[in-house]
Amino acid sequence: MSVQASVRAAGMVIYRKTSAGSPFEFLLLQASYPPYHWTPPKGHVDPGEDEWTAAIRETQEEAYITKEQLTIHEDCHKTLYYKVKGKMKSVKYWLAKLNDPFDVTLSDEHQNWKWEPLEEAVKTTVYAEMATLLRDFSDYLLKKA
Ligand SMILES: Nc1ncnc2c1ncn2[C@H]1C[C@H](O)[C@@H](COP(=O)(O)OP(=O)(O)OP(=O)(O)O)O1
Ligand SMILES: [Mg+2]
Repeated sequence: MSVQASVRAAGMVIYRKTSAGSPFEFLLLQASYPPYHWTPPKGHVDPGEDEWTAAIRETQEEAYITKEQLTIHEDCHKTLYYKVKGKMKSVKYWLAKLNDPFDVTLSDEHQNWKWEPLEEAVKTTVYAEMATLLRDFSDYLLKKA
């Protein structure tokens, strides 16, 4: 879609490899304000900034995970579109692997975090478009494996 949304945001769908059960888990952060929703780390693109730079910056600001700790799958990305307070918002997410175990630290914007396998993450994130994104990213990883 080539729609220019009036609010642009970007982030990283971060996963880690797990030893048992599901092959990987996704990192979700819970907003510290209503509706206390869960999303991967992401946030608004600053004026003059591009989505890629914003996704990396927001991941560092919200989860204290730096670009150096990640292997970003540059070719695996998807943009969600949804309305917030009547304005169309776009959020471009890339898929990124957390290279080594790391304790997430949160900013004031979030009150909790968790790592969840696909089906749990789909339930936690609630929104249908996010479910499709997580399934697509998961398929990408399974094909790569
Ligand atoms: N994928 C989605 N589809 C529809 N609505 C969503 C989706 N994700 C979040 N929302 C809702 C939850 C909130 O009521 C509202 C704004 O949430 P969100 O886009 O996460 O922005 P935010 O202002 O909380 O954070 P940020 O600054 O990180 O963009 O939209
Ligand atoms: Mg944010």
